[in-house]
Amino acid sequence: MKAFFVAGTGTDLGKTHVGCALLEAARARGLSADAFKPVVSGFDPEAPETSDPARLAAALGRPNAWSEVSPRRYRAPLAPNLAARLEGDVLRMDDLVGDCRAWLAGRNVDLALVEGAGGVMSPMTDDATNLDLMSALALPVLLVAGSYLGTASHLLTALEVVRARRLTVATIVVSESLDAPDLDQTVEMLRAFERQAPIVVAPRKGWDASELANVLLS
Ligand SMILES: Nc1ncnc2c1ncn2[C@@H]1O[C@H](COP(=O)(O)OP(=O)(O)OP(=O)(O)O)[C@@H](O)[C@H]1O
Ligand SMILES: C[C@H](N)[C@H](N)CCCCCC(=O)O
Ligand SMILES: [Mg+2]
Repeated sequence: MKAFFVAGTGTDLGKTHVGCALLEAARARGLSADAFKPVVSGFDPEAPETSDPARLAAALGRPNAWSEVSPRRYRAPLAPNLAARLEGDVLRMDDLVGDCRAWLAGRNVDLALVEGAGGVMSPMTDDATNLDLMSALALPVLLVAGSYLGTASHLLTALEVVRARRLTVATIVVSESLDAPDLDQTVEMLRAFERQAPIVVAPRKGWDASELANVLLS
């Protein structure tokens, strides 16, 4: 089994988009796959279909499996700890780590993805961030960045802190943002500063994850 933690340099940049495309590409080449998002905020129980867990479940070919993909679901579109508090819950990192470790131990698939919530240093609990969860799991990281003006600092900062925890960045995906500068020019700039991990580019139109699957799965 190949397992990756799908992290972002921020929120709303393409973690789920890229994760779903990778799951579909893996399945298209006959591989088995599964996905887990330990906590989701901004989840509308009356309209689950647009949520991260529903999108991941659909990419797995199991559209009704969203509650298994994300067992902890909160309504408010806020950091998970804040969204949970509004519903009377207190999230604890030990519990989130335990959920992920149990889920990983129970997987018998070729590809397993764990998606965080927000960006690398986004809080997941009142005293711990995505990075703390990533450190505990020690999975290779699939790091998703946008292509907006400012992404270079966000990406290079994320790379610094992830590597400072001795985590491996398996691949970086630059997922094209809306209203962003020229994509090729942005990626060329990023490649001048990041020489270790491969950088895969995900344009908004006509992208499938076959190149990403080749990099990660072959
Ligand atoms: N390369 C892309 N092409 C087309 N749409 C994209 C691309 N990247 C992101 N999007 C769109 O941008 C929106 C945000 O992406 P996504 O939901 O994957 O973000 P996220 O990083 O998973 O956010 P969160 O932190 O909430 O989990 C979605 O509507 C997604 O479809
Ligand atoms: C609701 C949103 N789409 C994400 N799921 C949560 C983003 C939390 C961001 C916290 C922060 O970094 O300020
Ligand atoms: Mg997401």
